[in-house]
Amino acid sequence: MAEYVIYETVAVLQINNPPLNVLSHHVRRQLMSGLQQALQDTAVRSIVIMGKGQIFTAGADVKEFGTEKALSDPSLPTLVEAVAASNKPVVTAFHGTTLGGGVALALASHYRLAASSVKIGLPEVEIGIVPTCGVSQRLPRLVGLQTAVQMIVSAQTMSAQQALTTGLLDKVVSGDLLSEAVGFAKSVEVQALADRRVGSRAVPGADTAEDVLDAARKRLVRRSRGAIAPLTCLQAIQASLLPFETGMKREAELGQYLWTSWQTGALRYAFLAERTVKRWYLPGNKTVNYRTAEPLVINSVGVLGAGTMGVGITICLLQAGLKVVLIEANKTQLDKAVTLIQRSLGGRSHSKQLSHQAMQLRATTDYRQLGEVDLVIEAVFEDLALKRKVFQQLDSVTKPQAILATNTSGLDIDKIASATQRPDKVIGTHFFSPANVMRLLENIYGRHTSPETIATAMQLGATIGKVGVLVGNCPGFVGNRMKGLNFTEAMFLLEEGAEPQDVDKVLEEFGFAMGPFRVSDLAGGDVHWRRRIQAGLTTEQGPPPNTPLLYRQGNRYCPLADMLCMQGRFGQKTGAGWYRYESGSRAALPDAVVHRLILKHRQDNGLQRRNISSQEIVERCLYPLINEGFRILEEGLAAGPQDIDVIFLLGFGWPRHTGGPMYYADKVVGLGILLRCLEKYRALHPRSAHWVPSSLLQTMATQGTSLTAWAAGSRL
Ligand SMILES: CC/C=C\CC(=O)SCCNC(=O)CCNC(=O)[C@H](O)C(C)(C)COP(=O)(O)OP(=O)(O)OC[C@H]1O[C@@H](n2cnc3c(N)ncnc32)[C@H](O)[C@@H]1OP(=O)(O)O
Repeated sequence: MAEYVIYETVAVLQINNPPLNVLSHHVRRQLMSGLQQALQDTAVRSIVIMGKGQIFTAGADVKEFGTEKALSDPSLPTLVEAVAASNKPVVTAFHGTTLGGGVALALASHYRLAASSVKIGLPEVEIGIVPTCGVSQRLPRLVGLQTAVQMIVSAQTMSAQQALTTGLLDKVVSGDLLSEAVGFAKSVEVQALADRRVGSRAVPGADTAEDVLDAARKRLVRRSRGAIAPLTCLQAIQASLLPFETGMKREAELGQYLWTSWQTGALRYAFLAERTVKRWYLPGNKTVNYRTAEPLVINSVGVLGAGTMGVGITICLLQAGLKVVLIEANKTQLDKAVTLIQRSLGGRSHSKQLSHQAMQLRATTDYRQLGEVDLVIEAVFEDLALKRKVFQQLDSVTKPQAILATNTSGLDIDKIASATQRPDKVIGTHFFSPANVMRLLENIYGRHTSPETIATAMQLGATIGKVGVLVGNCPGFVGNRMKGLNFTEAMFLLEEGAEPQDVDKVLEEFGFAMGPFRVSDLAGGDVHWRRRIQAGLTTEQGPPPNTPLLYRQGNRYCPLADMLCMQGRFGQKTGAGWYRYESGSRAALPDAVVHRLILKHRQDNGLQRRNISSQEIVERCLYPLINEGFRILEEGLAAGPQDIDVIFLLGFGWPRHTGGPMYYADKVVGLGILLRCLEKYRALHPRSAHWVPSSLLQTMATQGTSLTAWAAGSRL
């Protein structure tokens, strides 16, 4: 609700809708009625709008979007325009965080005040909408085009000081916000309002407007990769150069265009899915969940292994204020790691705080130093025998109640746990590289993992600023199990006529930051080659004896990646992989050597080259992965499609504007079309088991059930 209090001649309207003061329908109604009351009351000469609690407001109520409430009177635009039309001065005073609709209210007000710690932002583009309610028209008039573009299109927040410098704020206050705002309101009661109405001003620097907009457009065309919101927002900003009323009409049209686009739905889904997965439960036993399981308190963490992953994990633990004991048998490697960690922690602006964080690190070669830690994250080489040996040692040196986590990207958690006397305290915590940057933490429970251990790993993820997704134990878990099929099909496309750059280009146009071959070169082809060798699919010298070149373990197999690795072409780190790299450069250049290798492979094996359409590339690379997602749901390895989608959005660069693989299948492709497509490719490629449609998909497609509706019904 919104509260109405009078301080002499000042009416204060305070939003009170905990926890985030979102501008839900009941809040808007009360704000509107407070505004009208203040306008009618002759004793009131000025009005202050502020928020109670932790923040001013997180903006419009995203959960109301798509429901009748979003449009019910007063809608947010109606409320904002009522503020703008006020004939008594309105002062908006914000604290904490002020987002979206909150900024709209402020821009429509005559004055803006903020506490010095405030963060101001326009996250609309991230949920695929235009900042309407006059934001795209008033903001450029107040702060200029350059800053408006920066705020609206980047969705980055601004500090109070920056907002003051750009002219967004009139004053930053350090004392009590309420009394400062009331005092300020009184001081402006006699001032004329005409100049204070942002809508009546001209955009400053209009002579350089086209240059600013052109540069922004060029940047966005390069970066948007199929997402329509950023460029549409830019068009709305451009309309601020028109007379205000015309610009407002254009803003509304563009707002409507995005509002009704499927991408908005996908982005809103992604926003909510990231929050939904925090409410975890075991798919096979919903009584074990985030409400029933208590996490252990974790103050200190051991990290075992100071390679790339160990270093990244250590950095994010230290950044979260935890004590870390980093163990590495190789002293040179350990020293190198410490330098990297200290540099990373000290390299930021809040150096005092961060040097304190760096001091929480103890780096040693001695395992016994792990005796007092609450939890250990093992990050040694991806080898089952090695990990089992390490877990045996950890079991003997750590205190009995310590949790033992493994940062494996796909090995069997139960096999690792069985090397210890405490399988209930063993869990997989799969970080993604670079571990201090990527927001995903895939947590894998084994057969014996206790609810308390799961709750602790999920809590640890939140503590270090990651989104934890809980999944069951299977080879590759959820992410790598699904992702592997994408690469498999990408290679088959090479056998049938495509070049690596063709496949990458199509998937980059679809929205991925990098296509599968560029990703492989970045990650290092040898990583997966070792895995294929371990799985008995190939050897360092070529196919295992008596094995056909194009079939392994009953399935179609493409040996091209193995051939590259046998030539020492592991990707960027060796200067050559699917592409070639000139020294010191990361630019992937098509390579005639690879072209000839593919050509010869086709000729040697009687493979006919044909033209492959972009649509086929998308279907062949993405649909098997999605089909595997349905299998994962069927097998109860993920609680719902949101969990799978979040894994792909945060761990694999899946384009956010499509919502993630499962949302994309359900809402964009359509389950019926997906099923028919899988059946078509299954008939064409009978030796690839991944084209066999999952029975869950078959049932849903035949019954016309929506996956998202099905998931919403089953979610805790
Ligand atoms: C017509 C167009 C007009 C106006 C434009 C807008 O205002 S659009 C909305 C713009 N605002 C946003 O996009 C809000 C984004 N929210 C955030 O960035 C974070 O939630 C925030 C405010 C920084 C707080 O982060 P924190 O980590 O503290 O909390 P968390 O994100 O987990 O959220 C807690 C619960 O609040 C729900 N929530 C957050 N924002 C909104 C919102 N705007 N509307 C509705 N609900 C919101 C969030 O989903 C969490 O609830 P849960 O039940 O756990 O899902």
